[in-house]
Amino acid sequence: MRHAIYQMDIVPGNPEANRTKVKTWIEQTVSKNDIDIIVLPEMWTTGYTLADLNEVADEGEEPTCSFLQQLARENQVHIIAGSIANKRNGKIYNTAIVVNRNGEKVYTYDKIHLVPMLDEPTYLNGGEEKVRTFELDGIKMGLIICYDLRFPELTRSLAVSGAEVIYIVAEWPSARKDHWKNLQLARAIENQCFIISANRVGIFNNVEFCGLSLVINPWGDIRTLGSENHEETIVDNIDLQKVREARKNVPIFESRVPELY
Ligand SMILES: O=C(O)CCC(=O)C(=O)O
Repeated sequence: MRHAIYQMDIVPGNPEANRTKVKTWIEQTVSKNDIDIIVLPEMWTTGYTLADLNEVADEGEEPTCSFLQQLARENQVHIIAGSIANKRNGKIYNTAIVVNRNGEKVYTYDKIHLVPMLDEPTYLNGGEEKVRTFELDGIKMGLIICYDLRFPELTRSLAVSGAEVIYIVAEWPSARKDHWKNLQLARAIENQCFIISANRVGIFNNVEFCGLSLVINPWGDIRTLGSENHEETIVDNIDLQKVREARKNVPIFESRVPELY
């Protein structure tokens, strides 16, 4: 499964400019690299322009979802479309979208854990639905958003439900870049799955975002690591057999005793 991660810098509060950027990048990247799955970062249509979200957020995932569906069909590629600011019934959510190469929306997820350090709870609503997996090409996958990474129960629940790949889409600040890397290593090792992350770069509101997008295998080895602070395309071809090997060598899912903790 050949992935391309867009370690993107985001134009603040300008969805049209960011959609154009993503379209150009996908068209160039897919044709050059024979890609199966594209991965985009968190809130890539607007960035963290929280006070303006009422004006620039999508409504019921539109127009971004239709844009992604067409792009997926035209380029014959699955898109883990990061997340977008998304209005529903007068509330704004941080919503992740996944579309398959036929242009079908296969998954949406509202970020459950909102970040107090970025004032997210003042402007956004947290997701209320129980997390679940989705499938692309018959492989079970999970997706979490940024701060969700700090809650191991969430990732574990996806792995117990069969996820072999877990995506993390993020706007993670440089100030806590060691946490970003180490928490992902822990999530990969403890759940024996691939962790694939897309983090933005650039500076907004005096906050610098660290890039360092990652592909980690189920043994906890870093396969690829994005640069710090630079816009970049990260390409990696993962072998799902590695999940089965890790789970056979150290059978933690058989050893768990969840009723005792
Ligand atoms: O947990 C952190 O340190 C960063 C989280 C974050 O920036 C986010 O969820 O957008």
